[in-house]
This record gives sequence, structure tokens and C-alpha cells, in this order.
Amino acid sequence: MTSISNTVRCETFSFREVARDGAARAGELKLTHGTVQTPIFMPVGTVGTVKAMRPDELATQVEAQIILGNTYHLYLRPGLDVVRAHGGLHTMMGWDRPILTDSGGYQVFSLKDLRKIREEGVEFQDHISGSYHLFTPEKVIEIQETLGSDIMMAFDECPPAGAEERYMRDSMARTTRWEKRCLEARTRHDCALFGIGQGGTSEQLRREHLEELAPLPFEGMAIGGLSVGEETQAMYDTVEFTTPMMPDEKPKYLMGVGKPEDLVECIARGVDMFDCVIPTRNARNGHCFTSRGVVVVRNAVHKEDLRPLDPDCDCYTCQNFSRSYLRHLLKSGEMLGPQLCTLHNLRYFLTLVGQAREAIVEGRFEAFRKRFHTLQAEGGS
Ligand SMILES: CC(C)(C)OC(=O)NCc1c[nH]c2nc(N)[nH]c(=O)c12
Ligand SMILES: [Zn+2]
Repeated sequence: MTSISNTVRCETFSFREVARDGAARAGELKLTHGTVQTPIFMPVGTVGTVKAMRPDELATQVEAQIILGNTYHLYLRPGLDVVRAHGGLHTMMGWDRPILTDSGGYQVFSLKDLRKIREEGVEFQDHISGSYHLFTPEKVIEIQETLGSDIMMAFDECPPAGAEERYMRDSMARTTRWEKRCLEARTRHDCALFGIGQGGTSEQLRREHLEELAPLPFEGMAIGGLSVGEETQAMYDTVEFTTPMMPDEKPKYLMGVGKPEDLVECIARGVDMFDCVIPTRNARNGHCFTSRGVVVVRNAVHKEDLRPLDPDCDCYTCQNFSRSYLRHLLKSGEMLGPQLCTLHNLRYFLTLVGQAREAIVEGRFEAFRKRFHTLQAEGGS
């Protein structure tokens, strides 16, 4: 018996596990704006654009299936009236596939002293105009429904790394109350809502929070509060004991993660969905991910290297341009440099999760995982 009186659920949502190989699983996620094959990586489009990518090429060349937007940033700029005037975020940004929007949780909390946390919500001074705002669970649901999000994230606090247990417990209890208010506030029948569990790297705290959240009528469940500075192995261990505590029939989303090896290792531990700024942010300064490890194509070693970034990559960048040319573009400050490196990095991330999915379906995920690490160790340059 859930304590939620609101009967609104997302009627355009479904998720089913298609195959399992150990703890790794392949799934199919149906949303208002289309179907997503999991495991999946979501390119981050914080202010209504995946930086340096045209949406048509993001769909046709990267084959991105779902992207991430941010409530906090879009609410401040261009603002709800502008988004509403366009009929929602999809129309405004020219992306007709699914969008997941984050609730502003950790964005607001990363404002540090510019914010005050109360039971009602979070009062903050925005980083653009300096004006004051109050984010409440009700407000962030209104914002995400106005954006026309396929998947809304509940309003949570992501406690600072290393917070005291007393603080963590109080924060998690308030986050549970906030997340229940999000469920009560939803009005649209075509926007899914995911809960977010916190608890740092503590098995006990993770269990306690998920015992409260798992019975609630969310369409999916996320692991928040990781990749906030803890050691990589501690993050993997936390994921390993947390995913079994999450409802198996719902998608499991690890927020803010990660590098290619993190995706492979967390898919192995049962995660279905990922988002991270690393492939797009790093691309803009020539830090490229490949099947043979990282290639920092700005480095002088590539000055006359006529090879593509990645011999195994089918992307437009790798099919048409050399490392030498990419280095030249970046050193010259040409916009095409970040554009081509972003396209490659995102294509590499999408290809990686697609290959992982195939391996799971064919029951050979462990072999895929070993070959991934072996090739990465060959080293880029
Ligand atoms: C510091 C970085 C961004 C790398 O990781 C995290 O903060 N990781 C946690 C995280 C990312 N995005 C979230 N959204 C929400 N609502 N809550 C969260 O805990 C998080
Ligand atoms: Zn490529």
C-alpha cells in the first residue's frame, strides 16, 4: 500500500528485460517519444543543446536514442515562458526522440553558499542574474512537465561527499518526503517519473533509503550521490550492492557516470542507464575516447599522424579525417575541432553500450568485458 494519493502514472511507459547475462541485462524501454534499447548512454544537453552537436547528426550519425536536459538551467534560461511558447523542449531544440530531465537536485546543491535548504524546498540565488528562487518538489515537477520531459527526475538532495551520518540520515529522510511530494504533484499521463536513492557508499544507508523508495509508484529508479569524488572501486562496490536492492522490473539509472570503463563495469553490475558530461566536455579540448584507450589529439605526437582516431570506429570523423588534421583544428581554435571530436566521442559511447547489449543478448558479456579491458590497455597516446 503506497502512501501516495495521486493516481497519475505514465501510460506511455513500459520497460522489459530482454536478456540477462550474470548481473548484466539488456532491456527495451518504451517512452512517449520512442523506444530506447538498454543499456544506454544519454548525451548531456544541459541548456537545450548537446554542445557542438546538431540534433539531426546526433540522431543519424551518433544514433543517440535519448538525451538529458536540466531543469535548473532551462528554468533560468531561456525560462519556462519561452519553452512553453515553443510547445516544449523537443520542438524548441529540434529533437523528436526521448529526453530525460534532471530535477536540479545536484545543480542547485553545487551552488554551495548560494542556497538555503528548508523543508519546503531549496532557496537559491541564480548564477546568471543573481535573483532569488525557491525550488520545491511541486515546482520542479511543473517545470519538467512544461519541458515535456519523457522521464522526469524526482527532487532530491545529493549530500556533499564525506557528509556526517547524522546529516546523511536527515537529508535522505527529507529527500524521501520531497520525492513523495513529486509523485503527488504530477499531472501529465505521458511523463514518467524516476525516484533517486541516496546514501553515499554505505550499504546500510543505501538499503534504508531504497526500502522507503522502492514501493513508491515511480516508473524507474536512479542511484544518486555517486561519482561525487569517491574512489572508483568504492563506486563500483556501491553499485554492486545497490542494484539488487532496486526494483528489478524497473530501469536502473546511475546518474553522472561515467568513463567508458565505468560504463562496462557498471553494466556488469546491473545498471541500465547512464549520463555523463565527460565525452562532450573532454572532446572540446581534444581528449578523445577510443577502443584502444584515450587519444589526446592535441598532443604534439599526433602532429603528422595520418591515422584516424580509432581504426574500429564507423563515425564521420574517423571515416574522413586524420589525427593530424584534428590536432591542427584544435590548435587553431577552429570550431570544427570540437565538433568532430564531440561527434566521435558520443558515437564511441553509443557504440560501446550497443556492443555491450549485443554481447548480453548473445550470452558472451564476460568475453566482451575482457576484450574491452585488453584493448584499452593497448593504450591510446
Ligand atoms: C559530481 C558529478 C556530477 C560528477 O556526479 C554527481 O553529482 N553524481 C550524482 C548526481 C549526478 N546527477 C544527479 N542528479 C540528481 N538529481 N541527484 C544526484 O545525486 C545526481
Ligand atoms: Zn570515430
